[in-house]
Amino acid sequence: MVKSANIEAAYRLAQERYESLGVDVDKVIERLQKVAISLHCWQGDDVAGFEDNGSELGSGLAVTGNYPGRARTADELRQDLQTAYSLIPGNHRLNLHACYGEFHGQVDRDEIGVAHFEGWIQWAKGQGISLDFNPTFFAHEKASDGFTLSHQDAGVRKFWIDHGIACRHIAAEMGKTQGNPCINNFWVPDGYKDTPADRKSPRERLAASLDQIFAEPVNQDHTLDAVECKLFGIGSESYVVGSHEFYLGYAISRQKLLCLDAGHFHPTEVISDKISSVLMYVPEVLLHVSRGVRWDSDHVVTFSDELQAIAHEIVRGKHLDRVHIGLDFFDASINRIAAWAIGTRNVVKALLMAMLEPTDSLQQFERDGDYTSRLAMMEELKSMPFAAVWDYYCQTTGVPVGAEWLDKVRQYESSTLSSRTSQTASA
Ligand SMILES: C[C@H](O)[C@H](O)[C@@H](O)C(=O)CO
Ligand SMILES: [Mn+2]
Repeated sequence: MVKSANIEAAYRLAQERYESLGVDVDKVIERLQKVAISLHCWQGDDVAGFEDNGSELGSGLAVTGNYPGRARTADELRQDLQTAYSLIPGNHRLNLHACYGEFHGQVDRDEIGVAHFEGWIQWAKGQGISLDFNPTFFAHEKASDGFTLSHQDAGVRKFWIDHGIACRHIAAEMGKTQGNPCINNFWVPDGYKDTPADRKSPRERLAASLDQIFAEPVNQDHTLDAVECKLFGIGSESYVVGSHEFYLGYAISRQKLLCLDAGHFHPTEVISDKISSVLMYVPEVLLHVSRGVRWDSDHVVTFSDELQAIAHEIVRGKHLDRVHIGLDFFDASINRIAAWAIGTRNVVKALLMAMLEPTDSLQQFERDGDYTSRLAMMEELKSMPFAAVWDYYCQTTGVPVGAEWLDKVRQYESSTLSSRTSQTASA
């Protein structure tokens, strides 16, 4: 265990270094504390959800690994989430998928309502956590041929439109209860494995279906609609109906939020460079911070160059009030609570690093055409003692410092997760 006085002493030295560059570290910490990251519920149970419809995950989503201790009920998932939140500095949000309702029997996707999420709403209220939401357009027999909102069959489209409408009502109620907008994100898996003969018609149908879902005006203080693009998925390698260009155009023309998932583009394409461009034309952006590795778009977020670039871009552009930061990864090969802790702590850490930057000075170098100083300072900043500020931030917010969080995960593993031996709990 690191001595608390040493953390404090290291912080004071770091503070002096940053203040010599004109950075007010106490103010940075105050600012960082206000940033809420939306943790995704689906890391806790391998995107299984709590329906009893017998459908496989599918739709291009795949979770690999069989680490013991997956949450099998809403209560278990909530308990795991509370453990994860206790390891992460700051107050964060929860991003729920529609298939995580508490249904108590068969309820089809077009029949879901607020009542099925009452348990989550009450729990969130008790924890002081705000909720975000997502319709679930996968893991269902009516999605098994790869198409939902852009399906050729009007009956199938209608079913999914009704699901989208139901989800908007649920999201609006969540936002009303919590007193801030619940971001409702639409990701639709539709696409073809092989080269389509008609790329146009499914896109026309998807736009028309979304228009029907969004036809009813909703109070934007309660919920905001977001749309998420994707380049390809397993089984939709050649064509995804909701491509980047499709949703960029859709979001601009309908003034919706655009969701940029870090794993949904070509491997050398980065979302950090897209934020300032799209914010010129869409009201707000939702990020799914993730990490693509070869075919997979959903590895646990590490402290990568791109994560740092995303954080710098948000902070340098003063975009924090227009960028909602969500996470999207799922790994069943490691402890699932550790996955949340690693990914979320990294995002907060990257934001701290970005906020500790003397951005005004860098931008002045740039305006002066002094690119030498700009590059020199950017490189020097990488070895400034931001880790001392991070440790102090963890200590003063009452969460474990350094790798101590891992001991807490191990304790929880032996006290709680190890008894989850069967696939289904008797809840
Ligand atoms: C489970 C989520 O809806 C999903 O990850 C989506 O956001 C996505 O990124 C699909 O590839
Ligand atoms: Mn995503």
